[in-house]
Amino acid sequence: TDPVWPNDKTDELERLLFEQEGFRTSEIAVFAKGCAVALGQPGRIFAAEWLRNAYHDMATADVLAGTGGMDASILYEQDRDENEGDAFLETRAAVADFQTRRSSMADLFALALVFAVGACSDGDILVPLRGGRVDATGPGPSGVPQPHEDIASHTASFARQGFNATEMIALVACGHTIGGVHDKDFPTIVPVKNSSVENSQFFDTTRSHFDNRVAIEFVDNTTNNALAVGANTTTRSDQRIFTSDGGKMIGDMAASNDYFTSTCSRLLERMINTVPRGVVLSDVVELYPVKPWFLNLGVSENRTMTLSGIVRIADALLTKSSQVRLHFNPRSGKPCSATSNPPCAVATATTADSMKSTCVYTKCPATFTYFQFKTSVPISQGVSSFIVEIMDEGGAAVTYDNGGNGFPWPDTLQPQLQLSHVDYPAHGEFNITLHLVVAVLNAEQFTSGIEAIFYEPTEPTDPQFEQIAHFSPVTVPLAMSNKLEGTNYTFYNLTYTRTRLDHTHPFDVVAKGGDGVEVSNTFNDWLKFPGSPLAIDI
Ligand code: HEM
Repeated sequence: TDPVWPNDKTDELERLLFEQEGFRTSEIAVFAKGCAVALGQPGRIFAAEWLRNAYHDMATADVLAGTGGMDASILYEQDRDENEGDAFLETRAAVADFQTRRSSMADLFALALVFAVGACSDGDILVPLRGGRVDATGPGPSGVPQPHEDIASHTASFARQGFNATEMIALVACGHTIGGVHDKDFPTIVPVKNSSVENSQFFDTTRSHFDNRVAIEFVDNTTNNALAVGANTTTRSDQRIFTSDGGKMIGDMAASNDYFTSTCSRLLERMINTVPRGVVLSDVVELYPVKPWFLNLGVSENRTMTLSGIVRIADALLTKSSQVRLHFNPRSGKPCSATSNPPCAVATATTADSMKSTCVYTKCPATFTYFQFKTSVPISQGVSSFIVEIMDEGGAAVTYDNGGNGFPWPDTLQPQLQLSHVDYPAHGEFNITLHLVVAVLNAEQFTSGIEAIFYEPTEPTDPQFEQIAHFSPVTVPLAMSNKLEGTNYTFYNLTYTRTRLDHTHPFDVVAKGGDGVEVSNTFNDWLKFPGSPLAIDI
């Protein structure tokens, strides 16, 4: 069954994971596309850096103690010998703009691993992603394995991370199937060839393919893997690890690419799901075939409300000439039909050539088309939810009702985009000011007031630690401004100034009354507001 929308824990990750390239997407995965070497840096593969980053973040886990794991603490551990190289800050640079309290840095590191393995296997391996990782607030203990250590030390360190001796062999092979060892970072393993470019001695002959060549070439003795056959015997850790069970596991991996990929998929999933005790991961992020976006409800003087927004539809549900219509259920909650009284509101949604997104793998789990809609309904009728109908050229229609109850769109507490705006700073200034207007239905029930909760990155106490934002809530009450004549809506407003342009992440509006009455609405992005560079005018 399809997931039911919305889901605060996974919706943001769902967007980042499946909408990779195209209409208003993050474009993070584009850096990993084709598992290619970086332009002008023939030794650097972003996907390989993202995979190594995830391992180094996880590798200090102590599963018995319940500490460490995927928690982005790697960003506080840059000064350690065990974290030589640029991979970690490079990974951060690729994802940091998308850190919100619904997509932690550690979640984004897991996402980057999923992209890396997906891109390097061209969509063959889609490691299941969960959300909910919690970012560390400082460095953890050290303990990332290093090439000069002996096999006993490596075995003990993987055991601490939760992987037995056989899994250690497999996991190292899964890591060392893309990328290689950089001469500038490990000159004692790979002699420096040319200091002006990023050079690597690659682990196998298919440096940009997540495949079992690393195992095949090791087994048949043709490998050029510097950690297996490098001139420096002390740092031949792959050699010691791959032969530690007499060569059985690496032999099995060499014998079957299917076995290699299924083993890696399973172990890498476990690797990114290794989190400190007490951290609860979400369910696996599943794709919504139909997903609302940018919903905007504006109430107006003439006693109507305008409903506008976007629905993202998986192309698998569409034909070239599909018609998309939305049917809005009234505030009373009664499902609407052609014979409803009042008649149900229907909007035809339209699309444009530019309103498409895809993923960077050829074997893409889904591509999407975005449809926008705009209609109005009497305020007295209101809205509570909607269903989406897709009709093909023959007139056959399929409806999508979000698991039965429609896509919820309660009209009690709604930011008013048409009355709100954002002032961006003039050149050389920093303040960004939000002028927010919220329409509240039957406001008298909310005797304890209405407030907005913003989440601001706390200033780092130590500049070395500014790598990860930690969000703290800032609560701002809204002031009543006026009633909308002839309706039960009242406008509330606030003005809120912040000094940072980054992290324009979700904020909540909450209304509270007696008897536990509480309504809240998460407003997803400042960037939707008129005046902001990305506002959509539907
Ligand atoms: C005993 C365990 C391990 C040791 C000693 C080790 C050591 C190394 C070293 C020295 C490099 C070269 C890094 C550079 O030059 O930037 C490297 C690269 C890499 N390692 Fe490991 N590694 C181990 C396990 C793993 C595991 C378990 C994974 C992932 C599952 C992994 C993933 C990678 C990747 C993807 C690269 C290539 C990075 C690039 O090309 O930028 N490694 N490893």
